[in-house]
Amino acid sequence: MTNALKKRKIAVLGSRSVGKSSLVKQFIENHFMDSYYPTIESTFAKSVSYNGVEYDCHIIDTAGQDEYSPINAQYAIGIHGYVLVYSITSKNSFDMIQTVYDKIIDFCGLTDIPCVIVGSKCDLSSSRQVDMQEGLKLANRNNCAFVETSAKNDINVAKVFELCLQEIEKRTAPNQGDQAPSKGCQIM
Ligand SMILES: Nc1nc2c(ncn2[C@@H]2O[C@H](COP(=O)(O)OP(=O)(O)OP(=O)(O)O)[C@@H](O)[C@H]2O)c(=O)[nH]1
Repeated sequence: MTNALKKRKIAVLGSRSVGKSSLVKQFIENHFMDSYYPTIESTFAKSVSYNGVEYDCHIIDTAGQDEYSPINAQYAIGIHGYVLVYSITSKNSFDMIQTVYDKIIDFCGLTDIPCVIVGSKCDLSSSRQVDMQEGLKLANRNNCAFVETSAKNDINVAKVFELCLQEIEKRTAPNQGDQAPSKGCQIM
């Protein structure tokens, strides 16, 4: 397998201020900031070892979505996997996950996408609005992986991206090889 085939593009989506950038920054740079700067869009690269294989991961940190945000082709075409983030302190951000998921599915013309649903800010459990069971149920319903994280306390941050690679590899290996499906958005 050539290096080019091990490149994996992962898009991180979700409502505004749920902690997408903080999650990505903690993963890439190992630090956390309390201040908030809205993201327009940034891409980060990191080599990740999963199951004995080195993957060249390109992580796209996107601007916060609301129910009216269209799914940009950039977040659909050529993307291998998705990280959909809500905050456990915001029921609204949780409700947005199904909306964003359905928009991606619609845009890609697929019935299933490699995806991890993330309940962020789990250090703020005293302000919790979404039970872990609700998150798990949503993930199971959509055939996604699920994890709760804290970028602040570095809880389960690396796990998010391992789970995403797992979801991607589950759908590409072994009999399908590393080829893009004839229909849909996974362009290698
Ligand atoms: N307590 C706590 N606060 C967090 C955590 N993650 C992010 N925050 C805070 O939440 C706020 C928003 O975080 P960002 O990472 O900028 O959120 P975002 O989803 O990238 O925001 P947009 O760019 O607007 O989409 C910041 O003040 C962060 O410090 C966390 O795990 N725990």
